[in-house]
Amino acid sequence: MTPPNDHPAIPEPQIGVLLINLGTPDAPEASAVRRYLAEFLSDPRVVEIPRLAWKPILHGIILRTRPRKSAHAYGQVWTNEGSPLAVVARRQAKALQARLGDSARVEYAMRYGNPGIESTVARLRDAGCNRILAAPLYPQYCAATTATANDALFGALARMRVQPTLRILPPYYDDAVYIDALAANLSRQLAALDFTPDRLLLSFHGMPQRTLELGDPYHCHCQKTARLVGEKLAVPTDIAFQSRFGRAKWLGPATDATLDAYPERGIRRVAVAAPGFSADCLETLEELGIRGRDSFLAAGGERFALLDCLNDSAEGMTMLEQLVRRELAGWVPRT
Ligand SMILES: C=CC1=C(C)c2cc3[nH]c(cc4nc(cc5[nH]c(cc1n2)c(C)c5CCC(=O)O)C(CCC(=O)O)=C4C)c(C)c3C=C
Ligand SMILES: [Fe+2]
Ligand SMILES: [Fe+2]
Repeated sequence: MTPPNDHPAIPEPQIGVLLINLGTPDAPEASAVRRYLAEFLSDPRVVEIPRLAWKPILHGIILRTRPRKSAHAYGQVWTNEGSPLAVVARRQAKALQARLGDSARVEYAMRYGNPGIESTVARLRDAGCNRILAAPLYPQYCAATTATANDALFGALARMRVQPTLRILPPYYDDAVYIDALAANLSRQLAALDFTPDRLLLSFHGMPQRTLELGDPYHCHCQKTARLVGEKLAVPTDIAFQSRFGRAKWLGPATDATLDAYPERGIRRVAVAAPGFSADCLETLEELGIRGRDSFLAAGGERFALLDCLNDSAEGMTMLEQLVRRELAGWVPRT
């Protein structure tokens, strides 16, 4: 059978770049935080406890108590433009769009909360993007972050008749482009301090020890990032893991215990950086910058500085542009 004359023309390749981050509440209020935490903590990739055991704990205890506490913490770091994570995500997308020009359309989406992955992919598709490069902005692979972002993306495509072609940016924990960006960015921030730190603590988000035993490469990825960046810095570095949640054993050493023990070991001037976070957020600004600082100083520390994440810094954006351009190289228009 011959196709009808009005058969649609096969479209030219058009590229969309989708930056994906974790997500954050819409407001620093208990109701918005509860909505966000309910979605986040219901994800079986994040809490790997059988649903039958976890649901009563989540709904009966955690979602009754934590939203108010977390809302207070969010309130301490909230900006006029919104949650720091959302503000940085918007800036990163805008800056990357400016760098890529007409060669691709850049959007960002959040795994939990807004803007969601499904609606953002639909927006790219409606704008004519039939090829999408997804970039989960987690340098170190973790099932609780990278895999679940990809699950949500694949789920969105599973509900489409005409799917875009997909490409995923791999984890970049040991990529020279990332290590060099971190080293340059941290060196610049260290040089601008009004004191010389005895130690730079590289703090990564933690996860349960059990996930490491189950084969998640996250711990090893963090160790390698820390070693590679440490080799390029003038200040001696340590690694630690933060943000422990629940009663299970998490990866160690813990950031809070490490900071508290420093002064009695003679380490009284510290700088802290969080190289696993592509954007400053509650975990860096409040947990490290407020609580970490307070307890380090209370334990006898003298000077404390929290260094910025790569965010939309020149080093961070050059890194993102290079990582993305490398992936897009196979997608340049046919001549
Ligand atoms: C329940 C267990 C959690 C695991 C496992 C986990 C892994 C994980 N998280 C990040 C990055 C971020 N987490 C953030 C906040 C946050 N994380 C958890 C719990 C787990 N994270 C909770 C309950 C929260 C919410 C805040 C709170 O109530 O304390 C954030 C910041 C979000 C923001 O709005 O600013 C980021 C980013 C990684 C990289 C990771 C795996 C290693
Ligand atoms: Fe987390
Ligand atoms: Fe390891």
